[in-house]
Amino acid sequence: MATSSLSTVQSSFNPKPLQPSPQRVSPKLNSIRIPQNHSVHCGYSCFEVKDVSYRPPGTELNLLNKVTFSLPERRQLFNPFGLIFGQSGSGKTTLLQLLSGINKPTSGSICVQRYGNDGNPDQLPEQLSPEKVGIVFQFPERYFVADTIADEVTFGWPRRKSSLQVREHLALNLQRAVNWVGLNGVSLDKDPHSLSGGYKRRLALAIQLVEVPDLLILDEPLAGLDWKARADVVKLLKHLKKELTVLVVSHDLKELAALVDHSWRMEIGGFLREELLPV
Ligand SMILES: Nc1ncnc2c1ncn2[C@@H]1O[C@H](COP(=O)(O)OP(=O)(O)OP(=O)(O)O)[C@@H](O)[C@H]1O
Repeated sequence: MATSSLSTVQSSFNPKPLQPSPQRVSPKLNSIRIPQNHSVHCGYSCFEVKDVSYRPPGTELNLLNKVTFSLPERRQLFNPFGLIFGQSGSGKTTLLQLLSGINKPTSGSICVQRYGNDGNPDQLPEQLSPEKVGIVFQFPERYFVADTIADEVTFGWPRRKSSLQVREHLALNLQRAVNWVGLNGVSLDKDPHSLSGGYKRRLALAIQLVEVPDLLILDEPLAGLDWKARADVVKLLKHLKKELTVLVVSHDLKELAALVDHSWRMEIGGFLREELLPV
């Protein structure tokens, strides 16, 4: 993706709230999803984790033990924000790795279940596809590889053989994500490493928002930031909550408490239970 084509898009783009696009482009597939005719859906969906255990291959150690929880999927008027807290080494990141498809549970299921108006499941649960999950791991800026913001975001996108149409969609999606996280005032030619701590986190989020995920997961989004950047990221998360279902793992309970609708404590040994935040 040439930076010049992105700059062209940037100048003509009007900032607006991000809506999940029915024609999200998958760089992985190098193809465009054609908009479907929208049918009217009643009811709601939930991300459901049921009896998930995880034992790393070749070990006898259960890092997660029958973890079960559910988080309602984004709805028009309300987007749930979940927070998992607990002692270091209890298994929180391990759980996120399963949710994002990096590892597979040893047993149990991670699904999306649709419910009808009567509160009963109206179809079989669907396995949660990793493509529908955006994840920002701890200290994402440590993994920046490119010399410009544009290259950092478009890293891994199709460079050749993709049609102009695909590239235009990617550029629009990029610009939309950049606007959404408030990076639109920053030149896409800028070196990502020269950004402030808070803006680096914004960039890491923008990368995940190019294709609007159904579930956005953040591992310790405030870790390692100074007070100003922390406040900046909290404000951004409040903004994201208006549009997406967000699941966060964090030790920073006080700062995030106002955003949280559901919370769980992870106990050593990988035991999860629903618990109000102790703040
Ligand atoms: N592949 C592995 N093999 C064996 N043990 C592992 C493996 N991966 C992680 N662990 C161990 O599993 C436990 C849970 O790790 P995890 O990173 O999920 O904890 P956490 O709750 O996220 O901790 P923190 O809050 O410090 O980030 C830790 O004791 C860790 O050392």
